[in-house]
Amino acid sequence: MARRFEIFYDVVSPYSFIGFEMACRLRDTWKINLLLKPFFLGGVMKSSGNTPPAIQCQTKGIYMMKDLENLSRHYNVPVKIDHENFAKVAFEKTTLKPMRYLTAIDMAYPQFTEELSRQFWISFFCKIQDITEPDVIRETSTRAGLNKEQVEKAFEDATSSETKERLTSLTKEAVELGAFGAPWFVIHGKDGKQHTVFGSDRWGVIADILDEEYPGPMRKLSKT
Ligand SMILES: N[C@@H](CCC(=O)N[C@@H](CS)C(=O)NCC(=O)O)C(=O)O
Repeated sequence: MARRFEIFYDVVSPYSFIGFEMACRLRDTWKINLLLKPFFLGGVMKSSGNTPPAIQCQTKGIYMMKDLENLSRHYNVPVKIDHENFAKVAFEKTTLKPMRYLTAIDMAYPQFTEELSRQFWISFFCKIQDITEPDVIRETSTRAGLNKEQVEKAFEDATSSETKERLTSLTKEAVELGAFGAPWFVIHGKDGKQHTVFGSDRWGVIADILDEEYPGPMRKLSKT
């Protein structure tokens, strides 16, 4: 049976985009049962008492821009940060709306969770769009293959208590597992134990946990 391999992520997080794409690329190679767990990073930061590094330390923020440029090239995952749009979405508006919408889709049409997540990141980090805006969410959903009826249902579902509770519950689940940031991986290792890993840059360590070989960044881009 394929080993459970969970990724907790928020579409606000560029490092999660890289971690998500890598996990998708490695899914067949490592024969893992990849479980996508969209959570709310703002809630994780608050509960764990963490502060976004770029806010905590300006020098770190400047470094992260260069780091993401290098990682984007290394993994061939298209990440471009526009400071103004990023600050507006991440810190002023937050990704609560898009994450509730993604959760609603995950509950009603889970077959679209993967592609919708990817398309949210593309809207945010390639097209430099405000992913909290309904029209952007509609356009992003269309690119992910959702039809009008599914989209309108998800907008409605996104405000329901079931959807809100589900997002809160996945966020809590991650916090209880020790999460303080994203991406957050929960891996069922070769030793039969559960391991947690933070970050999109720990593939050698994850390979050891699974007792597999890390094949490198496998730069082929997933469907975009
Ligand atoms: N080295 C990690 C960094 C990941 C990272 O900085 N993630 C951000 C969200 S985009 C975060 O959760 N930061 C919290 C922290 O660094 O404490 C990687 O390459 O993935």
